Amino acid sequence: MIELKHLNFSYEKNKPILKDVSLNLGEPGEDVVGIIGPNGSGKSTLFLNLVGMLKPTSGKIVVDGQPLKYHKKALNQLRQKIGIVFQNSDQQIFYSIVKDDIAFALHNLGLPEDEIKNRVDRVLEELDIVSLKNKPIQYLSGGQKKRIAIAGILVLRSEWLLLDEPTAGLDPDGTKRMISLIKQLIGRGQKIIISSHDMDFMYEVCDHFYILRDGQIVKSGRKQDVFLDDQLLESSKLTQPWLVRLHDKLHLPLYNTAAELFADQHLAAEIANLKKDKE
Ligand SMILES: Nc1ncnc2c1ncn2[C@@H]1O[C@H](COP(=O)(O)OP(=O)(O)OP(=O)(O)O)[C@@H](O)[C@H]1O
Repeated sequence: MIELKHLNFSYEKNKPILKDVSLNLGEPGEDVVGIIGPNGSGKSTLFLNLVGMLKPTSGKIVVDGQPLKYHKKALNQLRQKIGIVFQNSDQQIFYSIVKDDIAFALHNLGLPEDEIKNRVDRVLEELDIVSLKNKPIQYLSGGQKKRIAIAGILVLRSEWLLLDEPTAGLDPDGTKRMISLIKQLIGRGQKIIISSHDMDFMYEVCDHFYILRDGQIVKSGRKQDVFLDDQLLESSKLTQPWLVRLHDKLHLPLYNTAAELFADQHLAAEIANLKKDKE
């Protein structure tokens, strides 16, 4: 469990960026937590506080009952518990060849060579990027680089995975692949925290949400708690996901995923009847 208690953070004096943020991550049934908020609301700053790269100006972070400590050894231990994938993949790519880059953090931990090789091979398979193993990273696409950055964190097998804007710069197919990757990770028990303002993506993959506006949590809850309040979303410069709009404006059931909507036989039959009546 990760607890944030009255956390405040400023980069510069008298310019608070995070304001009295309190939240609990890792409650039962909340395996994928979404932090949603517009540009500049403080999502990345929150993530950097969570992994100890920034230190709260006041308040504290408690991980599994222990307040976060900031000396080197404690931070190294934290990195094995909470892994972060940055918005910009280039920020965490250190080697020129894919397999070397993915192994980077494992070498730092001093793991035996055969263990490193096994973990790298396994993650390459899991992410469906075996064909990229010996490729130079500079020739990869943005979406492929993102997968390499994720692979370099997944090999650490950390309990928590923080994904900062994982769909930024991805085309629709890349976003679809990211959704299935996240679902695959959830399926094997990975706890994930995602930050984004891509509402359709977040609606599809997360099961608990926090809305961050101007550095403050203005709402939290499950899908139906946060997305039905159109006014709150608008004032937070966010839009309703399209599945919620269908529910809100056309009074269709609130589907969790597009797949659920298209599999609804009852709805399909009703639409077919409407069509028949019209003809
Ligand atoms: N190193 C820094 N020094 C000073 N101010 C910063 C620094 N990094 C971010 N900020 C400011 O902190 C605020 C929050 O930025 P942050 O990147 O956390 O927001 P965000 O919600 O992740 O935005 P985005 O969706 O655009 O990635 C912004 O006003 C930003 O200008």
